[in-house]
Amino acid sequence: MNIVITDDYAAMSRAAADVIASRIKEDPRCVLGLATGSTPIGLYAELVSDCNAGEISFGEVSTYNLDEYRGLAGDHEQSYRHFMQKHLFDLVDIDPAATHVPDGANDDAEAACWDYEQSIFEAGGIDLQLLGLGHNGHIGFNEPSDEFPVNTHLVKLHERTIEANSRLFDHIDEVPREAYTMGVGTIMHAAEILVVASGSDKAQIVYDAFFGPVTPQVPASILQLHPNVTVIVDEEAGALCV
Ligand SMILES: N[C@@H]1[C@@H](O)[C@H](O)[C@@H](COP(=O)(O)O)O[C@@H]1O
Repeated sequence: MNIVITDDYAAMSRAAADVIASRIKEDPRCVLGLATGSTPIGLYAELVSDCNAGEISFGEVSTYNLDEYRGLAGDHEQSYRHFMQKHLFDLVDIDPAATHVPDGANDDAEAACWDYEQSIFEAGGIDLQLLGLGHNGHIGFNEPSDEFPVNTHLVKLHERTIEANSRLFDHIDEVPREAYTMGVGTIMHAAEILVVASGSDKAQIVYDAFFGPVTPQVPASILQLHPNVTVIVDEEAGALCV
């Protein structure tokens, strides 16, 4: 595992964008696993500017997002599909048909999750998976539990996650209680993983995830067992790692 501590959020975003941009340059047809949340917004902006500058093209890239709220259609402002359109897909030269987010509007959880897992498999798997970290160590929406869920599945969100994500909704009651998420197994099958974290409120979980015991109570801790992980954090999030 390679841990990079950068000066600030801007430097973290640039360093993470460099990892993704290099992958696209090496393999223009790569399959990227993408994440939502506040942390990757800066790195998506960097990728948009690289694309506009003609340095990279998403023309042959395909993408799979980690997760989506169950019950929100893609045109809902708080859906992760909408987030991705706004921060990346609508701003680069990607083929809309090559962008994938679990279908939150499909109420049939089994079908929605199976279709998603199957589609990743048919694409040949994920080459580079981007991850943020929840305060409780969740990756995607894999919440702390007694076991590591393997495949894409339906989850009930923990109260702390609902609270953290309520900042993006008008009222906490509007935050969906359930989501579809790639499983920990889906994530671990990616050839390469890139984790980003920023801010002092992430310092403890960065430490627990990468220096603590591997346990499903801290889902991100399993990344210690992956052969190709890069963690890029700013100074505040990396404060306990030095
Ligand atoms: N499902 C997403 C995660 O994929 C994300 O990593 C996490 C952290 O978000 P943030 O970057 O805003 O702290 O939030 C959400 O719960």
